[in-house]
Amino acid sequence: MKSPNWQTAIEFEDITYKKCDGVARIAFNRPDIRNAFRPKTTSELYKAFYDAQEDTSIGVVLLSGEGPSSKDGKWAFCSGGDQKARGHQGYVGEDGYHRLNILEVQRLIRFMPKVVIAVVPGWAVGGGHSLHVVCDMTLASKEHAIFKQTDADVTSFDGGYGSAYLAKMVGQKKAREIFFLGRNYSAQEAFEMGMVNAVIPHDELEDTAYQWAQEILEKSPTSIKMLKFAMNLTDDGMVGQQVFAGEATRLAYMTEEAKEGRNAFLEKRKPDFGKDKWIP
Ligand SMILES: CC(C)(COP(=O)(O)OP(=O)(O)OC[C@H]1O[C@@H](n2cnc3c(N)ncnc32)[C@H](O)[C@@H]1OP(=O)(O)O)[C@@H](O)C(=O)NCCC(=O)NCCSC(=O)c1cc(O)c2ccccc2c1O
Repeated sequence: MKSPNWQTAIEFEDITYKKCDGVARIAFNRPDIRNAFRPKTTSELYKAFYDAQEDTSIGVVLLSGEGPSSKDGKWAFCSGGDQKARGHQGYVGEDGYHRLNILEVQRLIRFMPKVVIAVVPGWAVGGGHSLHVVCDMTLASKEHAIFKQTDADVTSFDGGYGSAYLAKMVGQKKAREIFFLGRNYSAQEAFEMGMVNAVIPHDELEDTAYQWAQEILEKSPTSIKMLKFAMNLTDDGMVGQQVFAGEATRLAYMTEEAKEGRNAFLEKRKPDFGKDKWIP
């Protein structure tokens, strides 16, 4: 299996952001507190995801967590919102504002025209659990991944993708169990529920994720993008329709018909779309 030669794309404090051969890797980098996120972390995440979205050489993004913890050697994907940064209206950033801006990151993952794979080396908890749910696919460490929803312990509730979309994935009864009881689930249990794509030996997790990314990169970019948006559409309402239709518009722009429409306007004449163009 080919190991990637990652190159740092942008230096951040709370995350790492690297690229290699069409793949971007974004990882939480606060392993001593199980990769909990504060507003600074989420704004860095947003910048990295946005950069990956805009980079035309990137087709797949891996989202993971650095580790292990220097304190106890444990691994984490993400343990959700940093409870020490939590104020009375949200998570408090350096500017003093209270935010729930992880939801903006969720939307970017959901709507970006690229495949996002959660690579879970350890704990995926609370808002960290919701992040793996919103990613297109999840690969989990056989030995160390643990999935857990603590939202109901800390008076928080992701009522969007984290819960309602999870229920579409694992079924209503199981999703309610996950949230109402807040138990720990192993990678294997999460796989059997349908919220993990593959359980991978820990030492092979990163290389396997990179390999999956390389396989995806061999496919047609337009097909992958349209398939992602098609699968999102029914759950995302009018926004899902807007995102899918936006890409349909782009495809239409690339036709001779569209060029004639634009040219006719610019040349101040009636467009001639030709005959026999009403394909059945
Ligand atoms: C993740 C754990 C289950 C791990 O347990 P373990 O026993 O392995 O480790 P410790 O508990 O000893 O933790 C080690 C160390 O890390 C610190 N830490 C862990 N998680 C956090 C955290 N989330 N915030 C701050 N610090 C954390 C812990 O204090 C220890 O530090 P020491 O200094 O003592 O060494 C377990 O740690 C755990 O349950 N963590 C909390 C999980 C949690 O409740 N997360 C928040 C859920 S709510 C949320 O994430 C959320 C965020 C949003 O922005 C939303 C926005 C909109 C809607 C919903 C949102 C939402 O739900």
